[in-house]
Amino acid sequence: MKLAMIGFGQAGGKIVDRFLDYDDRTGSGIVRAAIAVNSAKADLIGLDNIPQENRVLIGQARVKGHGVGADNELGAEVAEEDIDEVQNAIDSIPTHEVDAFLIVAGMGGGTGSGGAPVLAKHLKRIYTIPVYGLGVLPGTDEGGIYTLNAARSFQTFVREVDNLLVFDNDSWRQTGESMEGGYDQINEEIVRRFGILFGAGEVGEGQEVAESVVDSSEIINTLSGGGVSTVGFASEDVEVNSGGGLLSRFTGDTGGDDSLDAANTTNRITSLVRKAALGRLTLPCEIEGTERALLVLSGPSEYLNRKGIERGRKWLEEETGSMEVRGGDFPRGEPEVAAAILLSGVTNVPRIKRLQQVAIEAQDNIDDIQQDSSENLEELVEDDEDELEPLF
Ligand SMILES: Nc1nc2c(ncn2[C@@H]2O[C@H](COP(=O)(O)OP(=O)(O)OP(=O)(O)O)[C@@H](O)[C@H]2O)c(=O)[nH]1
Repeated sequence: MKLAMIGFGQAGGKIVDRFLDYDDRTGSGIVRAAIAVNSAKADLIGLDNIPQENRVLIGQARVKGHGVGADNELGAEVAEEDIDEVQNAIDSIPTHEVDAFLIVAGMGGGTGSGGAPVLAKHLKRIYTIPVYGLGVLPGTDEGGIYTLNAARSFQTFVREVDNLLVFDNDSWRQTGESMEGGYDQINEEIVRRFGILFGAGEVGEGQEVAESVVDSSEIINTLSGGGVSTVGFASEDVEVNSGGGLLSRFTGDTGGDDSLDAANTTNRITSLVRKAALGRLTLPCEIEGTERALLVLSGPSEYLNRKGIERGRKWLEEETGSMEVRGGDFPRGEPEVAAAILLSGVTNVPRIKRLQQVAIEAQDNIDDIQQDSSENLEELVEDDEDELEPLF
């Protein structure tokens, strides 16, 4: 699947930058275009791979290149004011070669959290291809303002995009390690998981064609219907057998005891699928009740078989209760077999429930403050009237 990626804010820019690096390393070819948008000049300068001409500084008239300082309302305002600057950069993308937009942003800060939903709304008005979001939730130890920003922005972002893929920093923090120290690893985890999912079906020159291909339309269909998505992943190191290839998969010629090898391959796949779905998800949740799912099995072709994927798919249907579970393989020359599972339209997500609660409480507080201040105002007016009375 070919994506036009737009990294909004610092986290968004760094993750898109890392996707370009992943593309380079693996030859995946998923990033057709990469743009970074920020209100802080220093964050744009710090990027390594996104071309200079695709780095867009917004809000210069308001914040002079210094960022919006976690004020996501200001982030939304500067995005709206300078949306033409962002559009100019997007105009240079051959959008007819792109299957979807992916807007990546940290939900806890100001620029990305405020601006990403504004951009999503703008793109959906102009283009017919899907607009997806990849939203990063802040760690709960980052402080109230980050949680509040995320609570507010999350609701708007889900509404504006065709599907919101979520990564929760909080559940990926290494114990005893600061977030800053852990971002490198976290970002690698993000690009690996989403890279395999979006990379399935992108066959480069000289690469093998999958036995049961996952093409862009299957990814789009899994994401259609909106809502929130999470991704599970599990992998196992294997040896790459240079003698095995596409042919060996059809003939069953894997150089050893054929029936045993086929059974091993199937068992390895089914256990990887279970580990991926029941292990750490990008956004932890109950998988039961998931609306749609997509299973991608990647690895050297001699380690992939249709039977294993079929079994994995059936198991996922039972566990999620969904009748819409798609699956396929993604042959790659890497010395590992990996299962990546996209769970789309998840409903039972404790973290989101907590965020919604925060948003409701914040709204109640705002209402109380407004109520108080209007009562104060009335009292003031009354006081003023009392004071003014003797004059007339
Ligand atoms: N996964 C990941 N999360 C990050 C990274 N950098 C920052 N974050 C998260 O993103 C949130 C802050 O968003 P940023 O992107 O830094 O902020 P911004 O959008 O640039 O907004 P301002 O700095 O307020 O103008 C924090 O809550 C962090 O949890 C990163 O490299 N990777």
